[in-house]
Amino acid sequence: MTTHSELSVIVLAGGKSSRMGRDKALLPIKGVTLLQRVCNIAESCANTVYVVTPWPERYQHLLLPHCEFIKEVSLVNENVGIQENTENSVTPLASTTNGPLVGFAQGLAKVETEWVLLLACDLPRLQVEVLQAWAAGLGNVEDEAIAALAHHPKGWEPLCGFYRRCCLPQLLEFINQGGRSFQQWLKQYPVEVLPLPAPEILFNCNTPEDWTLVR
Ligand SMILES: Nc1nc2c(ncn2[C@@H]2O[C@H](COP(=O)(O)OP(=O)(O)OP(=O)(O)O)[C@@H](O)[C@H]2O)c(=O)[nH]1
Ligand SMILES: [Mg+2]
Repeated sequence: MTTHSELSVIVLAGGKSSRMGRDKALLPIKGVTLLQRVCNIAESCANTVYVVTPWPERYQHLLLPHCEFIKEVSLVNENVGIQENTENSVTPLASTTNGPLVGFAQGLAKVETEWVLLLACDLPRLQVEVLQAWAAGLGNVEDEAIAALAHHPKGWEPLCGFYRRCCLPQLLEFINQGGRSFQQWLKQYPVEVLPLPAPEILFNCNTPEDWTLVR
């Protein structure tokens, strides 16, 4: 059974929110911003919660006392890449937002636990009970699997699931070869399928219409 101290959480809050037209992380839902809502749930799952974002100053005023911000650096040239350094972080080899896979890599470099739960910041219907039940089963995941994720007909659900810390070298190699797609990266390795008793937890708040449904 994976306990609080063997799991960390990475929350990604660095997207363009182009469909929403305003920063999704700061959208209020029943008086609480989406980012706070996701971070509160994250804190119920693990002792350490990282928020990976290119603009931590934008969220500094939110009450997230138990979250640690990781300021994301951007890769100017899409084909350049990042490398792991000795200070337990990654350094850009050159300097825009590069998408969730690159943000995740920068967070993963800080993780010290065997497993990390990766969460998008636009998941208003997460359920602590489901995440905790998933976490409790991580001890049974086969050794070869780099991740444990829910699956849908078109592929994996990469932004609400678990990754092994030790997959960082494979992830950096993929990024440095120009890869930016979670689906393409995950295709190369064994991934455990998580049961999805409540598919609604994966509802993303991407558009103003989605926000109307949850606010
Ligand atoms: N840190 C970080 N997070 C990102 C980046 N791109 C996307 N994300 C996060 O990944 C999650 C999923 O993002 P999407 O729903 O695909 O959307 P988005 O890019 O924010 O918005 P659209 O422009 O409407 O696609 C959200 O939590 C985003 O904040 C990035 O470059 N860096
Ligand atoms: Mg989304």
